[in-house]
Amino acid sequence: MTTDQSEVGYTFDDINSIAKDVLQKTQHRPTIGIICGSGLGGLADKVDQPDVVHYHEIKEFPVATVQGHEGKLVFGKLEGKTVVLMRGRFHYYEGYPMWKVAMPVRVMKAMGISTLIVTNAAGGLNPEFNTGDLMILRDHIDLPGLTGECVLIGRNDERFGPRFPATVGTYDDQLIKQAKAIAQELGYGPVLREGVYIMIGGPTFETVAESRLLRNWGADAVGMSTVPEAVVAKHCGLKVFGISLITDMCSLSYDAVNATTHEEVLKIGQKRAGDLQKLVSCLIGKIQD
Ligand SMILES: O=P(O)(O)O[C@@H]1C[C@H](O)[C@@H](CO)O1
Ligand code: HPA
Repeated sequence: MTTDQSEVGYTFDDINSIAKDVLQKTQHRPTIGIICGSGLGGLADKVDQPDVVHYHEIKEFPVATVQGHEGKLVFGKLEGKTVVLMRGRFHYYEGYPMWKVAMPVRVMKAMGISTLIVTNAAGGLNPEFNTGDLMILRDHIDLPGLTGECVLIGRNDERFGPRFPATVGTYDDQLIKQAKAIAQELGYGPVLREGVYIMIGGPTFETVAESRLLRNWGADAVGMSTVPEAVVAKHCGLKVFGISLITDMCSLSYDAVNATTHEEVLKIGQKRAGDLQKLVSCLIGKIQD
């Protein structure tokens, strides 16, 4: 582990050693990784033959501090595929540096995954959206990255990926197409959306003026996660699929102010998580290893 700012992060050897240690605690060898958003960890309960590894059992793993994020890895079978779920993710606003927020993605890659599915709770900015909608991520805006907090800042080890990675095509076209078809089959057409997710640092929710700004920048939904994980995943060659549960609508007008709370986010999560889980499970069933 290094402390010099020019070399921040875990080395390639650190990551491989963490992955090796974790794999000793499970019989499973996952090919698909899933990061569960706030209140969306229930998918882990659907896993067959589960092996649970708590984050505190893993050396160098951060601690999940946010309500709705339990802090454990769940290995097992879903729809016949071997998966690892992160039931609890790390957020920048918890005080972790970006590279630490996304470090589990590199660990999952070192454990053998080739596809990463990321879910999150997000606020709707597109006025055509409704609370409870499911939005497939077509693209993202890395607001922290644009302002100098890109997750890949620091010395680059080419064994992880290139120094200047392309981010076009981060979200896999084929997975998007498959997810849309599944959503139609499941009858989710009326609540299914596709759009652009923007990450803010948090933990404050947006002001009305900020929501207007983010909307004008082309974002359909706003959240406080996902982007560093997706950037690191693309950097190391993983296929990525992202989906947001719209848990609240951001206020674009001072006449109709909705003061979002985390409790509200979790409540909508509880109500709608089942549909999101069903969609993600069916998608997992279609992924070619
Ligand atoms: O982990 P996610 O992105 O689902 O969590 C969202 C963003 C904040 O962490 C929290 C706000 O309620 O939910
Ligand atoms: O409105 C929101 N803003 C940012 N993050 C969020 N996560 C859930 N809802 C929101």
